[in-house]
Amino acid sequence: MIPAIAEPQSTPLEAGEIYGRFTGVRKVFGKQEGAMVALSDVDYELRTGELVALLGPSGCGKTTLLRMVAGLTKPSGGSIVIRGREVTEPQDDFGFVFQSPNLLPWRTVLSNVLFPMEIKGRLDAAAKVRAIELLEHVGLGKFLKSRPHELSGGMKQRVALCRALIHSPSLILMDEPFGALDELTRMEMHELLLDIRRLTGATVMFVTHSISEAVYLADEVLVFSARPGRVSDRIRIDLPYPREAALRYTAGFREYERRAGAGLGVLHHA
Ligand SMILES: Nc1ncnc2c1ncn2[C@@H]1O[C@H](COP(=O)(O)OP(=O)(O)OP(=O)(O)O)[C@@H](O)[C@H]1O
Repeated sequence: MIPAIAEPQSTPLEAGEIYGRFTGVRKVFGKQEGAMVALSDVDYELRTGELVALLGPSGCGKTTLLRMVAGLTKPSGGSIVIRGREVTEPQDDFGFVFQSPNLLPWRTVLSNVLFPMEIKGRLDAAAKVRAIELLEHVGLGKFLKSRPHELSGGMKQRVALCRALIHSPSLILMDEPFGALDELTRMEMHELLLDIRRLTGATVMFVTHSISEAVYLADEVLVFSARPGRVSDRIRIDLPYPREAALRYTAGFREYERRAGAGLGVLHHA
């Protein structure tokens, strides 16, 4: 049986095609003398099915960029085109995962995952089947009726991931989703995310402060400079998938980490 997790997206996309195009994207908060440039001159082509990591110091505009992709806030200049259409209003075809799982404490695990379908008026038998299969896939099949307070941090974040995937979005936006987890749980979540990406073919934009997390997960790492955020380096990670934990200790991996670290300015030049 094909697991529901791999349910096709509403309009199939060809891997490698342009999924999103960012042209001169700029974001300014405030007006006149109080204006603050959060993000400037972002030009990028996001390819279908790729995982791009946005790596940069605090306050460089990474979250703001995700919010603009989702249509939750508008660029002050430039444009973001997703699947051929300029983003001018809130989008539907994405799942968002935040650092905090933000589960509703009075609801069970299953009904937390189904919550977006309830909001969309699409809570039917197929949605329930999909939610259960997603939860089984992430190892929570025995916790469908549990409440969030009965789960560990990693388990809660698995629920949040299932909730983001419940409507089969073609794009997953992740804002430091594993930032609050311990190292071992975080590594498990990396495997889970890569597995889900492989099964769904979803495109992923992943915000992180962690150099090694960015290199391990991504097809491409965009390194941002401090505010105003600009893309200071773009690093193609030519390491094959599936990636395995041992990869983290190879010379090739370390060299990518070194380059990303240099882009962030954390290495002192001799
Ligand atoms: N709604 C807003 N109004 C005013 N300023 C904002 C708003 N949202 C974000 N900012 C400012 O824009 C800048 C970029 O914020 P953003 O949250 O995008 O950065 P970030 O790179 O995601 O940071 P972090 O890694 O700490 O989460 C910050 O200086 C922030 O204070």
